[in-house]
Amino acid sequence: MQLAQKTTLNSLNPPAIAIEHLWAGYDRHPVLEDITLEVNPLDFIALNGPNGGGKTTLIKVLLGLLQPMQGEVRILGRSAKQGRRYIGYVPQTVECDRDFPIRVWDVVRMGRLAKRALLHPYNRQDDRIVAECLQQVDLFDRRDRPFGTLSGGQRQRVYVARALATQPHILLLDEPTASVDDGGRTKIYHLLQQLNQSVTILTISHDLEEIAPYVKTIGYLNRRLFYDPKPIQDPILPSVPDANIQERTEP
Ligand SMILES: Nc1ncnc2c1ncn2[C@@H]1O[C@H](COP(=O)(O)OP(=O)(O)OP(=O)(O)O)[C@@H](O)[C@H]1O
Repeated sequence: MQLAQKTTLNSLNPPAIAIEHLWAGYDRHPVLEDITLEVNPLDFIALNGPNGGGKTTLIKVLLGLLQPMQGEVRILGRSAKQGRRYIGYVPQTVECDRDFPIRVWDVVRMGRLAKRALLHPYNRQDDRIVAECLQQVDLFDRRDRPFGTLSGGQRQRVYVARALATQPHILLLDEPTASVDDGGRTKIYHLLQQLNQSVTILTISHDLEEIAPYVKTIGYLNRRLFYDPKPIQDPILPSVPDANIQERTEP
């Protein structure tokens, strides 16, 4: 009886992200080994790890772009493919053509594309949501500026606004502050902290010491995941096992 009740409650309130014994990789070589992680609503988790540790691979699995070799991933109780629509994704900064004639407004409005039937025009509701998202990232007054004329930090905030325009339950960010200057980084951390009042956040970060004061929990990913779900008391980083001494194992 108790078990049945628990099952019902869990299916009504599933974790934002549930990863169980996940193995994933390429050409049958695992890059992620036995990852288990539960991300609960309104968590704010930063994941750090060395180059090639598997951070982007984990994001690909969460977005349903890479099939697990073993294990399971659920997004709000659904498969990764079905849960994809609940995730607002902010990719790692890619160099864009700074002369490409696209306005800030149009970049953010792209976030509405998935909500439109093919070839259907944007409507007033889209415009209202785009305006709200630009206000949230404090760039509404730059809405008509060519995207390429913004600073690195401002461009990154535009990408956050584009992700918000999908009206996500979960924000997934891949190194949102890479190639952003000090002031720009602080502004992004503050922004994420504010957004975390209503959205669950999982972010990859190279600047773990810098982001630690803003997030609730941190983890370290190097093929395996080292994660302490207890909230950080002070921003001193936990010691992590020496990643290089781990043995490689096949699933
Ligand atoms: N499409 C692919 N095909 C084969 N191997 C890949 C592919 N993508 C990534 N890898 C390999 O998987 C491993 C993990 O890569 P991944 O990009 O997930 O690491 P990362 O932690 O995001 O690294 P970085 O911090 O440098 O972005 C690396 O050894 C990489 O070479």
